[in-house]
Amino acid sequence: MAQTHPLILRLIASSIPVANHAGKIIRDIMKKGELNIVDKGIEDFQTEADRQAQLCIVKSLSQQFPGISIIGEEGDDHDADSSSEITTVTEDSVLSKQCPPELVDVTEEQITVWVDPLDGTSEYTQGLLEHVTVLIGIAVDEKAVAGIIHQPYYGYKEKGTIGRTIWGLVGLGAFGHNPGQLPTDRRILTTTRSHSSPLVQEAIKSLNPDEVLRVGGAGNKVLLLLDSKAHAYVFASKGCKRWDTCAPEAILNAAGGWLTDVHGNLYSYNKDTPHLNTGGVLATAKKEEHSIYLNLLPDSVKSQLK
Ligand SMILES: Nc1ncnc2c1ncn2[C@@H]1O[C@H](COP(=O)(O)O)[C@@H](OP(=O)(O)O)[C@H]1O
Ligand SMILES: [Mg+2]
Ligand SMILES: [Mg+2]
Ligand SMILES: [Mg+2]
Repeated sequence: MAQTHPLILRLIASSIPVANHAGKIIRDIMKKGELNIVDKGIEDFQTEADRQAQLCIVKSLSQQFPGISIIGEEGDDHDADSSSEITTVTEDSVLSKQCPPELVDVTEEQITVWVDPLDGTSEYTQGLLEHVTVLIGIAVDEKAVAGIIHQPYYGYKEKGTIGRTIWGLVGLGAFGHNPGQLPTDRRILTTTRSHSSPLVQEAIKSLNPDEVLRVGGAGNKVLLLLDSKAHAYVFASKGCKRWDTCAPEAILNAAGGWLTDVHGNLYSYNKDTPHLNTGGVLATAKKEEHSIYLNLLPDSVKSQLK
């Protein structure tokens, strides 16, 4: 891959095959049926697939881009000698895109990659496989600018294709999703399936939805926005982390949507930032509709998410 292409495009071009390969690891481990589940906390599990997918992503990207910072959900203290393969293939179609001018001169030192090797682990362990995604988010300084969401089981119930990969770069656009028309006479929200609480419920109720899609994974919920299946993703909880939102936020932003905390503030994604999204998540398919939801959320909800 010629070094003449801007770094941000080269990093995306490498991250797409890496995410796809992580998806294959996730499918292979499920097929074998040896998940080796570790309990990290309340409703917070890690499987062999989370561990092996993260190793593949971190090893592959750090070998090709030694100067970037990479932060993964599963830490970096396990089984460094594992058999996970390194992928150095590139998705060359990305390199032919026009890099937004403000990102042409970005250096490796400015980049933090946030990795969620398997988003929707609860659903994975319960066999709800289409909820699972692989998330690779790319931040430049504080800002989420690019992302890859790979959905390894997309279409698996039909014969033929399995899996899809969506990517986006702020200032360029989003690719691989299925945008359509959202109904204008109904309000469809999406929220957590496995991490609900009275506050999560209060926030949803305050927005007066016609329908609530309770699905697993931050990536999967943002895919519902990108595919025009839901108007907003609302999660009034401190449970999500930066690796859950970096890739989804960047792709959503590239596609004309918006993701913030429940106060309307953008999260910072530089390498020294705390990992917990303590302000919750409020994301909309259309940026211009974000303030409607922000204004409807009551102070009784907002005041509990600082
Ligand atoms: N209360 C909580 N405790 C731990 N993790 C939480 C959480 N609430 C949300 N999360 C994390 O946020 C992501 C999306 O959650 P949800 O599916 O409930 O919307 C999941 O990522 P992982 O599956 O990658 O761990 C989940 O673990
Ligand atoms: Mg997890
Ligand atoms: Mg996650
Ligand atoms: Mg995860």
